[in-house]
Amino acid sequence: MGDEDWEAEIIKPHMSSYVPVFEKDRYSSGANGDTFNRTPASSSEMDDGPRRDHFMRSGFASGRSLGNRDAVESNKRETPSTVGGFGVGKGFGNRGFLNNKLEEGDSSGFWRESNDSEDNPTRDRGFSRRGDNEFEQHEGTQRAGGPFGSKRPTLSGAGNGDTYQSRSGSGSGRGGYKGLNEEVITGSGKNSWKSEAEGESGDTQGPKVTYIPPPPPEDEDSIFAHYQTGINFDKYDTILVEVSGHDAPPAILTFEEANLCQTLNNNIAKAGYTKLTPVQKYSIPIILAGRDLMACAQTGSGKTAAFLLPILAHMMRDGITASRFKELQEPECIIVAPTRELINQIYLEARKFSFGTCVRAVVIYGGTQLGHSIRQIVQGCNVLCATPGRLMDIIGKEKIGLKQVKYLVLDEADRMLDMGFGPEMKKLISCPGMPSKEQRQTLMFSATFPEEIQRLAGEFLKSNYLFVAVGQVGGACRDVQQTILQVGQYSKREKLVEILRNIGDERTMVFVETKKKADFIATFLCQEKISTTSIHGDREQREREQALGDFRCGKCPVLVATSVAARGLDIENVQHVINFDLPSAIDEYVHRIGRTGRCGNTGRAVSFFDPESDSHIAQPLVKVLSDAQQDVPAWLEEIAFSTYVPGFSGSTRGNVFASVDTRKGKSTLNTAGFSSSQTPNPVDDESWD
Ligand SMILES: Nc1ncnc2c1ncn2[C@@H]1O[C@H](COP(=O)(O)OP(=O)(O)OP(=O)(O)O)[C@@H](O)[C@H]1O
Repeated sequence: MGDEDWEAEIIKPHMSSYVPVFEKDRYSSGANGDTFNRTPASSSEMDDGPRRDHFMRSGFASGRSLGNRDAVESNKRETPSTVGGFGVGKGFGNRGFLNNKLEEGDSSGFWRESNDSEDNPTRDRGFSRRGDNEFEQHEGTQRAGGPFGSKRPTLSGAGNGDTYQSRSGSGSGRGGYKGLNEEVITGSGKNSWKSEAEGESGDTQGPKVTYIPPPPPEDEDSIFAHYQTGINFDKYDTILVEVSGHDAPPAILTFEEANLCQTLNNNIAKAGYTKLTPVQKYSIPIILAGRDLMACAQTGSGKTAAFLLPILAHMMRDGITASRFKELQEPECIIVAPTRELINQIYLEARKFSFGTCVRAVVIYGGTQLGHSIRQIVQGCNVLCATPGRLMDIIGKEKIGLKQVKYLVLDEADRMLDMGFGPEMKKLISCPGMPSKEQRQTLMFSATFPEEIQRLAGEFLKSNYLFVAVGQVGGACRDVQQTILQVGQYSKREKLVEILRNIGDERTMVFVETKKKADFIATFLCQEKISTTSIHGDREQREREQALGDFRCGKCPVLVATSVAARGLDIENVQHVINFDLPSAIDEYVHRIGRTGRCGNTGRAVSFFDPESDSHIAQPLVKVLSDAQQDVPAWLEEIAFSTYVPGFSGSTRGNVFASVDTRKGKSTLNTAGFSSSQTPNPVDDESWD
């Protein structure tokens, strides 16, 4: 069902409506925040026919666990129509909604067609204004409710990128708040980098984002806290590594060979690193030699340190001066990543490795108060870790100058260059002051690098860049035991509960395809007395961080997530990943299951394959499974065979991996075990605009 269909359907009379419980704080009123409010626009959606019967009609049982701040903030955004109430509950991500009642009926849980997917590049990612510019939305602007009365207002970028729109009613203004992995979402490209940011600063409407993330702990023990490498860590040494490009420096075998300064070596030791991972062995000398790099290595194999350590080493070698308070900061290094949580994690790694040096790392990301980001920056900034949207805003506000940038890092680079973030990245490298690719060092890292993305990357990298492939490009981590179960959509919930009950308290991430479904499944699991929280792009940043915190510390051993949590997150002891829904693209699958089995530890991934909706992924799935030496169910092979397209070159992102550096001219395309050859096309510049 298309987006428009969805909008049309939800305004049918008598439609039942599930409103995520944790949305309450944005819509409640009254001193204790006990009342759930929403706009008239959404109050008529009471019955959407049999497929949505499972949604709650009102029934928000609890509001008690919301903190005062939630209530205060929500009061600012009061809307007129009260349609439900909150009672008392506990257990939903520590936010107190366990007693919500899900109506029984259709046991499926969800409809596949719901297009609030966070992984829909053409709709969700491509052309909407990102939500991380909320700081400019005017406080108190009435929310238009949206189809579920719980949607954020969106900033549409289709026009000038600055228009405030709600999601209610007509279906206009869809797409927006956040895309696949959050931050982005660019405008149509009509605005210049600067005017766009300026426009946001003054012209948009909507509630102001006031969230200031708590500062991370400052004590040394916390800074260097780490988990143990697993039993398979040493097996990394057996993975084949291929380096392509001219004059690659030889790999190093030990940290000592890297010849880093003493402070860095001390920090490496305190972090518990004694041995290099393969991607580190190859990338560190390449970066130290000043070369541009595209590196592809399996999830959880230490890519972050692979770029941070040599960059910091260079900074130290160059005798970087301590960054002081200044209105305009000029960082030497900019690191971008697609999600807020991931960039925060990278920042913590940067802070760890630069401990005791004069290098100051700063993190800025959307969903937090802009003033807070600015305050962090003006205090001094050598290494700026940022999500793309917030970065462009800050540049637009002239708090960051780019002249001194020597290192530009794109983590999850394939994601950063695809149609969601690519235009933003292109704007970044064309910003006034940004050194040309000849003058800066550009580094790209990911576990997956679809061929077309590799070609796009050429625009960012010097022509003599080196390509490091550790194992199979785009391959899944072999330390993850993968199981594919054929489960129809109507049986998924039951199966999920069965599996989670067997798992017990072991930390588990459950991936679903849509934000609404994340809410729904999380609430359902809480009802089943399985302590669960959720993370997705419609949750407030504070809620997202709380959810992640609750999951990390084990308070909620189950985290239901959309693809926003698929990439990069390094959480100790995640033993299971369950794909309640398979993603539409195989690279997303690889990243999702990579949340377990990290750093030599073992993990398990179970995926529900619904032949009705997942056949398109059968081919690449068979390929990923067999490459990782996993059992491939006969039924899956049959589906893959029956859907096999000879010579399919993969017009859909993620259906194809390039197994090698695409500059080799003839690249092997892996389409679910069926290979074909194709000469790379030239980069199509138009596709960026
Ligand atoms: N040489 C090392 N020795 C011990 N632990 C390491 C080493 N390198 C990295 N680690 C740890 O391994 C974990 C995974 O590293 P990291 O998050 O950088 O993986 P990644 O390759 O970026 O994964 P992803 O593809 O999911 O983003 C982290 O906890 C990190 O601290």
